[in-house]
Amino acid sequence: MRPLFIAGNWKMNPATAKEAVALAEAIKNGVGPAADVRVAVCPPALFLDQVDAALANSPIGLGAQNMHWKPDGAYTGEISGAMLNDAGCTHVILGHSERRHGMGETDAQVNAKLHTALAVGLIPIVCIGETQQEREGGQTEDVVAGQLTGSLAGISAEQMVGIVLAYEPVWAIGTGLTATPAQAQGVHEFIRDWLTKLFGEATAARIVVQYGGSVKPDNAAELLACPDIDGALVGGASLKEADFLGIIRAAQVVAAKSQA
Ligand SMILES: O=C(CO)COP(=O)(O)O
Repeated sequence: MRPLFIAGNWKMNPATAKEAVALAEAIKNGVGPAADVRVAVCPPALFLDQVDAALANSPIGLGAQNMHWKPDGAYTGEISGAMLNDAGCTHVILGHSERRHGMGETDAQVNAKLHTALAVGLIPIVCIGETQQEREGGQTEDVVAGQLTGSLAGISAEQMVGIVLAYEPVWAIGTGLTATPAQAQGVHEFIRDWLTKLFGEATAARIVVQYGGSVKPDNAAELLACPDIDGALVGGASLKEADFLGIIRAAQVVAAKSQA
């Protein structure tokens, strides 16, 4: 049984450390001491240290939104895995579409970052997903398979179990357009089949694959109830404590039902 995993990607928000700490504290208080689903928040790098302190003694993981693949050196403006470890990170988002499409990040770079993240003990959340044009052109499966092949090159079955994938159709990010549960489940099933072919059924059955793209409290339950959707990577709604906690509650209900 795969545990549901809800992560909040705060992107370039909020503007101040004070607001970031207040949001983290509100989420920590709302989640309580023992979350029955996995939860993580991914604030901007500058606030990681303070959010880590705010999350002390809570089960909530702390994720960065990006990292460099080199351990150190002359890479102006970049942040290393060791720095993320030192700031208290447990997770790191890699290959988000806003980096792939906005910053020209390639599968090869995502792959290099993935190997480095694993080497320093961070849990990577590797994002994949097609654009609207690619979906309309009937290329969704080819695009997703290409991103999986490139981003996961050289990864063993044993390593794969410790990697989280996030399927985020680019056309559903920040647009208010959500993939229907059937559309999302269709691609998640394709991803599970791809993982099965590459890593075997037992390994594929253990890999957590989140969905991302306009997940809100009112659509979370039906998305999370799909058999191959194992959580959510939440953008906009993770900045409002009530919405993020609402999504976590929806996950708790789905998890309780599946255990009954
Ligand atoms: O990009 C996302 C999470 O990484 C999704 O963002 P929204 O939830 O704002 O659509």
